[in-house]
Amino acid sequence: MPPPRFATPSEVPGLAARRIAADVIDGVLHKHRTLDDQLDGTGAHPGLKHLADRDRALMRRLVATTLRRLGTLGHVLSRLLDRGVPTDAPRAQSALLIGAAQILWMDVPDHAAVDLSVRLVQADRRAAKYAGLVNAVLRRCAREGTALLDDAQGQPLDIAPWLLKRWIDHYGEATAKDIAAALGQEPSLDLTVKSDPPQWATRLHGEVLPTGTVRTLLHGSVTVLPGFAEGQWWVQDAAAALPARLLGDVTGKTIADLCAAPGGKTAQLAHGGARVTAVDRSQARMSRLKDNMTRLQLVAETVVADAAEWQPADAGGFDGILVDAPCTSTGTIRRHPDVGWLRSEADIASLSGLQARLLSRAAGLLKPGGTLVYCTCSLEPEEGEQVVENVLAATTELRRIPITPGEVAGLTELVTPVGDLRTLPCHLPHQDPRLGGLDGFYAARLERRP
Ligand SMILES: C[S@@+](CC[C@H](N)C(=O)[O-])C[C@H]1O[C@@H](n2cnc3c(N)ncnc32)[C@H](O)[C@@H]1O
Repeated sequence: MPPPRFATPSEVPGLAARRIAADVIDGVLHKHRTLDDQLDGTGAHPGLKHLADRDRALMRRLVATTLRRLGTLGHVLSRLLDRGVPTDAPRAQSALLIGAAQILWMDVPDHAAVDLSVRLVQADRRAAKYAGLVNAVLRRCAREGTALLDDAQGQPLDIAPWLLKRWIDHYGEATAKDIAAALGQEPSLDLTVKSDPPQWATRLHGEVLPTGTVRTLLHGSVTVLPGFAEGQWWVQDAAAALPARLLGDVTGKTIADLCAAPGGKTAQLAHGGARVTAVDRSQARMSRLKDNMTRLQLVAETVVADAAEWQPADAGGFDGILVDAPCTSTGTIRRHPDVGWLRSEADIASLSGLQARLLSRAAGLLKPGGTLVYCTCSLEPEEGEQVVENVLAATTELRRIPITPGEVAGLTELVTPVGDLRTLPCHLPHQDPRLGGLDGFYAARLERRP
């Protein structure tokens, strides 16, 4: 039997993590594959299962740091390469990127970063001829990189230009720059806890945010942290925890959670005492929702269906509905740094059509007097404010119930003049920037007229 290709016992320590990181970066940059697709589920990189937890965490940081700083890395490397990044060997490009990312931002000795990148190109048929170049460029990066970074200081190079332009147009130049700066930060680990946030903050070396989320800087596998196996908390960005709460006290109410998987909001609603029906189109993602609910010892009915067509058995209507619509996810770039490089303007138009259909369908499933919360994790108004305005303009059956700052821990900056929720990555600043920020979310609360 041939030896496995990944992490052979005699391999140089840390090389397998770099090789997989380079494969994943090639996947994003050249095959248009998302990180979620390459790191989880059936499409996951086959080498991942051979990596020890520590190496898996290192691989994730390599990938995330490289993609989060891709524009700056391009700027630095362009200054160090007379003829640009080689275009005939993707592995030369990814080896240069992860080598420079380690030198500039990670706690890896420069000589190790250079050596491992050189080994990566030597092992690749097409890239091997660039071993000398990679060696020379990364050594120069170690010597001159800090000065080159100073050069790029203050320029929002790490946001795809089409997105930055949109944010400047919509939020203004200053806020767009603040968003870009916040997205450059490695995100904290945010947890929604079932009870006693201060106790969990202490145990997990974190703090309790004004909204009740426990925020910590712990890294690595969450499965080994206290409380995970006991189902005492789940991972959920502090902004993502807000929309479900806008349904108010859900005790004993029937709530449909449309587009529910992997179930962060389903868990909140079930924990709040609702009788939840969770609907999602993806069988694989619904399996994750079920696993999560089992771990959390919470109960929800699950339905795999297209929520834009779904017809529940009971036609009486729901007391409440949450629509967490699929979107471009541009508000989550801190956590999904591939998004800005993979998405395009065309995605916004096609998703906003689906979002409108989902919202209209949801409105028809609501009891008179029932409450509907529509949300997306996009910063693009076409996927948030405009979807809701269009639906409100098209029907007299729905009306907006404005959200008050008191419902979001008194954070007035999160509430728009018409009473919708709009969180930005630069919100909730902290003196330690690693503990600040929120995912960008939009939510509106509507009522079906009694
Ligand atoms: C933003 S994610 C939902 C996150 C989830 N609400 C949570 O809090 O964990 C969007 C989900 O919508 C699902 N989806 C996309 N189109 C759908 C459709 N037409 N009907 C039902 N679910 C859909 C996707 O499979 C994905 O799981």
